[in-house]
Amino acid sequence: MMDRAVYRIIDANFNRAREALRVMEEYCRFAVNNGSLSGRAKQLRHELCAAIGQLEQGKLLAGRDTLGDVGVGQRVENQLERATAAEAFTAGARRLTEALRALAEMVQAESKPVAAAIERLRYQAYTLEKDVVLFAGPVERFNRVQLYVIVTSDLPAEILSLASRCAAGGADCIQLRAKGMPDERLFAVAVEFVDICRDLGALSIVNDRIDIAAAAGADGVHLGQDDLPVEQARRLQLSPLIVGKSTHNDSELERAIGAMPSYVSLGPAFTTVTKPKIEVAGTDYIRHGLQRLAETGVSHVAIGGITHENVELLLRAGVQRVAVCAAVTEAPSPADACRRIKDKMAEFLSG
Ligand SMILES: Cc1ncc(COP(=O)(O)OP(=O)(O)O)c(N)n1
Ligand SMILES: Cc1nc(C(=O)O)sc1CCOP(=O)(O)O
Ligand SMILES: [Mg+2]
Repeated sequence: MMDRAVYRIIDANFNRAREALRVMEEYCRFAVNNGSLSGRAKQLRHELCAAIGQLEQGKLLAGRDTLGDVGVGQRVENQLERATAAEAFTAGARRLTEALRALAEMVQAESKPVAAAIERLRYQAYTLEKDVVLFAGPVERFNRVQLYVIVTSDLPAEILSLASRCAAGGADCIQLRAKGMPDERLFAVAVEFVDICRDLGALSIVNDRIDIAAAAGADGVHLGQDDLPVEQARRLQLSPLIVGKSTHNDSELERAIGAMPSYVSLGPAFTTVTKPKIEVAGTDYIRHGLQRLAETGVSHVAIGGITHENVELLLRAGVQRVAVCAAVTEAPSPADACRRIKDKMAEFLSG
């Protein structure tokens, strides 16, 4: 009799875990658009089926008694009321780990190797949930950006004044790029910069320095080819951060995609006065980059020599976000310069 009850519990939790994994896989595939994360959910589902397949299938089915299940029809408040796909994913992940725990305990008496395999799957499920949440949340926030302004200066007052004026002009995201400031001063400026951006509704990104970004409470960090790798930066974050990565050619792009940043910058699109020595990658690289990124869920921003006069060329190539430095920060009115670019983008995207 006990044996039957155990198999009944195993059957119910196997179905629960499989169904939860399907929800997680669909979220990764259709909401996050990331093949590698959806592939991991699929792999977990296959491994779970293989582990349970080692038990006697006849006993599992014989144990099933849905009509006699006293739990059928019992609903707790909010069950099945998910406002977003992300909430459905999180609820699925919770159901999955609970079901795997119940499975591992019940299978123990029948087969120790199967119980051990299920325990391994439970730990993989925790890691998958973490990787999905840390990737998808920041990407979703960054995807709302259209105009990303890079404030390049080592003068604290100038940085803060430019950040306010650009945010007032409609910049959705602002980067603090101070290449020659001592750490103590950089941290103090970063704290004020983050406050200004938050008050005016813009995302705050710190260039190069994950430590300063995390300590100042910024929304993200931008990393170049010579900066800390994306994987290492993620390990140092204190809360989910937007992590950007520069790319200038196909091989940098492939490596960047492997590390799953929140966005990659594609550039330089045109000749840039801010980095006069860098080789122009051109609009063909940007077009190719956009195609390649489409199946990864990684967001993008085009960069390099962008002005209100050439932005339409990029929009025609499919660009949805642009990063601009000199055309805004060197303009007589940075706020007006932001508005001009935003208006061009709005005009194109609505037409
Ligand atoms: C949005 C964005 N894209 C590219 C860069 C350049 O980063 P990197 O190559 O590390 O060069 P520096 O800006 O650090 O000199 C960026 N900062 N922002
Ligand atoms: C800082 C930077 N990085 C680039 C890259 O392609 O990695 S282009 C660039 C300069 C962007 O400034 P502007 O809008 O003045 O051209
Ligand atoms: Mg850098």
